[in-house]
Amino acid sequence: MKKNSNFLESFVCAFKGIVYVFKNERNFKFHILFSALVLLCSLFFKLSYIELSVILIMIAIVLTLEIINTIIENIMDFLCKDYNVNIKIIKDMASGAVLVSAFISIIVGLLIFVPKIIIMLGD
Ligand SMILES: Nc1ncnc2c1ncn2[C@@H]1O[C@H](COP(=O)(O)OP(=O)(O)OP(=O)(O)O)[C@@H](O)[C@H]1O
Repeated sequence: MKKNSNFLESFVCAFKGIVYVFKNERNFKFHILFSALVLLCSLFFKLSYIELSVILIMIAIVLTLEIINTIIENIMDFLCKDYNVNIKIIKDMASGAVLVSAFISIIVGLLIFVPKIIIMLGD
């Protein structure tokens, strides 16, 4: 078995893993695009360090879960290419984890941005 010989090699392999998810998972592209938009809005509304930190944590959770979801899908496809009820429920649960984090992120985003939008419109 090949092992990474140094930190740089580990970093390059990890980065290739992220690029693989980006190229192969439509939802990951969407999450990246949406995250970039949210970060632009964060700059526009001059969020506090605490608010920005909360946004960054939510982005990290959603992107990480999307990567883990892709890992689980790939392992399942590697184990069995045919239709299988157990694989269906495993893949559905992995997607469900992404959905939960995305849904909570939207609520967090609304809690942070809506009051600022209301103040801006009131000025
Ligand atoms: N081998 C299988 N057996 C049974 N159901 C499957 C199988 N492969 C996929 N499915 C079903 O199809 C759905 C989509 O699976 P797929 O591997 O195509 O992921 P995807 O299209 O990238 O989905 P996601 O949007 O969750 O990332 C799964 O959630 C599951 O319900």
